[in-house]
Amino acid sequence: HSNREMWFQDFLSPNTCPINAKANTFYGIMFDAGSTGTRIHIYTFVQKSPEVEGEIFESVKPGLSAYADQPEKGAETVKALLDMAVDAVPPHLWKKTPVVLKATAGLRLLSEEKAQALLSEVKEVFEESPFLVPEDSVGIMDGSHEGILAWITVNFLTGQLSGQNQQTVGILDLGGASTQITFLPRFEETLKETPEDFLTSFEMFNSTYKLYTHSYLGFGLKAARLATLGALNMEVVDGQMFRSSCLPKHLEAEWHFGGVKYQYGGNKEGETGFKPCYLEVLKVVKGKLHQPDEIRGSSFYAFSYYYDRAADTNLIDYERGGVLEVRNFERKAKEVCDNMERYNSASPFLCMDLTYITALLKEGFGFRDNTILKLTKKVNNIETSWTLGATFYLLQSLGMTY
Ligand SMILES: Nc1ncnc2c1ncn2[C@@H]1O[C@H](COP(=O)(O)OP(=O)(O)O)[C@@H](O)[C@H]1O
Ligand SMILES: [Ca+2]
Repeated sequence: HSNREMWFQDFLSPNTCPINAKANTFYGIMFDAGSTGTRIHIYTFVQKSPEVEGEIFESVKPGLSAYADQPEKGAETVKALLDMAVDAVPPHLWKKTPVVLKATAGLRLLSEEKAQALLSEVKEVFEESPFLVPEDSVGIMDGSHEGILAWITVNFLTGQLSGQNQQTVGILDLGGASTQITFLPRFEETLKETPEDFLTSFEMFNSTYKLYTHSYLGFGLKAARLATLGALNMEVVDGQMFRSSCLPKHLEAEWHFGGVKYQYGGNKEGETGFKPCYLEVLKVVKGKLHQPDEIRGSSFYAFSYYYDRAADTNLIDYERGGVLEVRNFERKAKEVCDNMERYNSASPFLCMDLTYITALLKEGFGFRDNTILKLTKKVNNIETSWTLGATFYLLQSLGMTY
């Protein structure tokens, strides 16, 4: 678009405004470049306060990191999603609508050079689009921000960040390559016992929150599979086989993650089932995570793979989510691992995944068997993702909200 065309669009805006778009409507576009997929969130806001009116969400698989050696092809997947935004946002608002992409653990695990090549191709796609491209619009997000922004999203959507009597909730996010825990400590003890780099002050909506947050790189569900198989951070030799008691006995297959091919299989001769599997998985988590006392008795919102695996095994409804106790994951892990032949229609990793989730919650974070987990994908029809918090942060930095 030439400047001239843009000028005309501005001039004509009252006429080109779609009937259902109110005069005080504005938009924000946030890309989540996750390790397993790339997602676009197109948010509509109605007031500067701000109030979220709606969201358009779409995603593609695999994630950008799978294009480590073809950065242009990776950027094309972003372009395809951005074209949706061109259709969704009224033309007269294009150049007032910021677009940002933040990558998470998948790109953190790539070499600096490969990650930068992908990001600069994406930046080009943004610059060729009609949208507002702020400084630092494309980059790798800090792990601590991932948790904080998801915490902002959930507590904003559940109404905890406005008014008095704020009773915020903690959040657990289990991605493909990393996992996050974030909560607002209530006890002085917690602040004293916590390493300084687990505490971050964050300003949002005219309040400052001192949050406990940490992102554990390599502890996402898929990275944990590799760790359990003993294949994480290994130079994989062609034909090398990784075996585990968490997999069906006679399984032999291959798997691509982060651009590497892995061959894996069951313990053909040895043991299989929950007990040996739990011992294997325990090696991955035991003693590796900080355990704040305070969380044992509180309830948490959990999403991403916590949600997916609970829904896969009918612990919760796929659409509506549900409320679980930590012990429900353990019970289901036992049921699946001790009857692996019966579950062979679903993912061969189901036993390993459920066992890892159980071990991560109990031995990793130190939750109790009866700690309550609320599993939700959406609140008020908006995705419970860090992307909404990130969009608020963006709008705030651009002076578009109060
Ligand atoms: N907006 C979303 N809606 C639903 N599920 C999501 C969304 N974003 C991420 N997920 C879930 O997150 C998990 C994958 O995490 P991902 O974001 O790809 O990895 P990482 O956070 O480690 O980079 C999957 O369970 C996927 O379904
Ligand atoms: Ca994620």
